[in-house]
Formats: sequence, C-alpha cells, structure tokens
Amino acid sequence: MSATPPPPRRRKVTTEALRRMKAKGIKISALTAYDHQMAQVLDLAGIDVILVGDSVATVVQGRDSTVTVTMEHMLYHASIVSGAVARALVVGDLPFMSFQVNSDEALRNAGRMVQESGVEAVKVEGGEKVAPTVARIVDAGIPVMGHVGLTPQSIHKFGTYKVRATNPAEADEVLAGARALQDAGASAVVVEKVPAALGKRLADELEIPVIGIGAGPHCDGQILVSHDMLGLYSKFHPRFVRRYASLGDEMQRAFESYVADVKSGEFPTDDESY
Ligand SMILES: Nc1nc(=O)c2c([nH]1)NC[C@@H]1CN(c3ccc(C(=O)N[C@@H](CCC(=O)O)C(=O)O)cc3)CN21
Ligand SMILES: CC(C)C(=O)C(=O)O
Ligand SMILES: [Mg+2]
Repeated sequence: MSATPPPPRRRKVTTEALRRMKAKGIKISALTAYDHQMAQVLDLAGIDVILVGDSVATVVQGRDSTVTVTMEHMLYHASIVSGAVARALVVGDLPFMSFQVNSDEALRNAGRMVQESGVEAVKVEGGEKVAPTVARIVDAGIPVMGHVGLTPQSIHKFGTYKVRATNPAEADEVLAGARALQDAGASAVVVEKVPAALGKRLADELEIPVIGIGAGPHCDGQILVSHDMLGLYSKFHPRFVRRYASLGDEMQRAFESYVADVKSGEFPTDDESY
C-alpha cells in the first residue's frame, strides 16, 4: 500500500524571500493577526507576512493606544498565531518599553519573542535612535523589521495620528532613519502615514523592502490591520484603510437573529434537539 503523498507545500516565506520579491518587483502582502483562527485563514489566503501587532491594543483590548501592551500580552498572542502558520513569515511587534530602556533589555525581549512564541522576526518602532539596538538583535540571529513615519508608541509625545513628514526636513529625517535601520541589518521597514512621494523615495533608495501603511502605492509592499480591512473595527477610519468586508455588521445581524430566534422559541427546532 503506497502512502498518500503530502499535499504540495507552498514555499515558506523568509526574510530572504522578501528581499527577492523586492528585487523582482513582486509586491509584498502583509496583514495582522492576534489569534490562531485569523492566522490560519490569512495563511491559507496566501498572505506573505503576518504581523502580530501591538495594535492588539485597539482591536482586541479596546484601548485607544498601544502603549499599555506588555511583553506578556504579545508573547501570548504571538504564540497562538505562530502555531497556526505554515507559509507566511510571522513577525512579532516589540511593545512599548520592551526595547527603549537599553539594548540589553531589547535583546533579551527580542530573544523571548522568538524563543517563547515561535515568531521568526521582531518589529521595532523608531529610526536612528534604535539602530544600535537593531544591530545587536540582528547580530544575535534575529531578523528585525523597522517602523518609521507615524510611530504609534509615541502617540503621547505627538498627541495625534496625523500624517507625518510633510515637510522636507522631516522627510529627510525619516529617510535617514530608514537608512540607519538598513545599515544596522534590518530585513525590511514599515513606513506609516507619510506622503506617497516619501514612500516612493524610500522604496527607490533602500535595498531592503519598504512596506507601507498609508504611504502610497510605490512601496514594495502594503500592510493593514486585518480588523480594519474586514470592517471589524471602526473607531479609527484613516483613509488608508480600504474595507474589503463588513464583518462587524454581519456579526451584529447574526447575533440579532439568534436573539430573536431564542426569544420567539424558533431556536432550537426538533432537528436541533436530541
Ligand atoms: N485598528 C487599528 N488600526 C491601525 O492602523 C492601528 C491601530 N489599530 N493601533 C495602532 C496604530 C494606530 N494607528 C493609527 C490610528 C489612527 C490613524 C488616523 O489616521 N486616525 C484619524 C485621525 C487622524 C488625525 O488625528 O488627524 C483619521 O481619520 O485619519 C492612523 C493610524 C495605526 N495603528
Ligand atoms: C499597523 C502595523 C504596522 C502595526 O505596527 C501594528 O498593527 O501594530
Ligand atoms: Mg505596531
């Protein structure tokens, strides 16, 4: 009796694969996940990168900012996501205060993220200032994704989620930051809510893939928060979010039907009973 061959396995996405995609002009698709089921569906849909974002704060924890997210929260979500994914590259966001104090703590927390949750890379917010920390994490064998432009962990410093780098000096600073991350060995960089012209400049001038969120069409890839594009979260509605579904409305309709059916006695029927 011959054994059934395993189903064809699509090639695992690695940081090296992202680099090749940029070189070939193949756009990189990325979305967030915080749980096993969402991660499984994203992986089956062929997403290239799954970010376990500290945006878990807004969509799962009901917070207004990401600064209250802890390493423990991230490790829990990252571990349940990692266990569900066969193909996509899984990246874990390092939360506020897990990497800012000093590079020893940053390295320890990046190590915990990989070792205790099974993600394959970590993401850190910031430009030139975090570059030395990024270099140490990369030296330890952990791929790092940078994040420049709008950096939500600094919300209390800026006070708003307004578009960033709208003047030439700020644009140059974002570019210098992204370059410093590249020089430190970062594998890719996210750029958030900056003019499309700056997104293009970053993609053109950097060798590493530039993944945009509200950074225009010229980036090497795009990322969104899954709950935003699914219509499951509506507290923020920046214009960079395209809604691909209205799952929040659909869920509410389903719950209302259930409530009505229970109240009326229409559920359960004999067929649904023993
Ligand atoms: N659900 C969700 N989606 C995100 O994209 C996201 C999070 N949560 N949490 C962490 C950060 C915060 N982010 C944000 C939040 C708001 C805007 C924003 O543009 N908000 C409003 C007002 C902006 C203003 O103050 O001018 C907008 O209408 O554009 C952008 C990115 C991105 N990240
Ligand atoms: C929006 C992306 C880039 C992010 O950092 C997050 O989801 O936390
Ligand atoms: Mg984040």
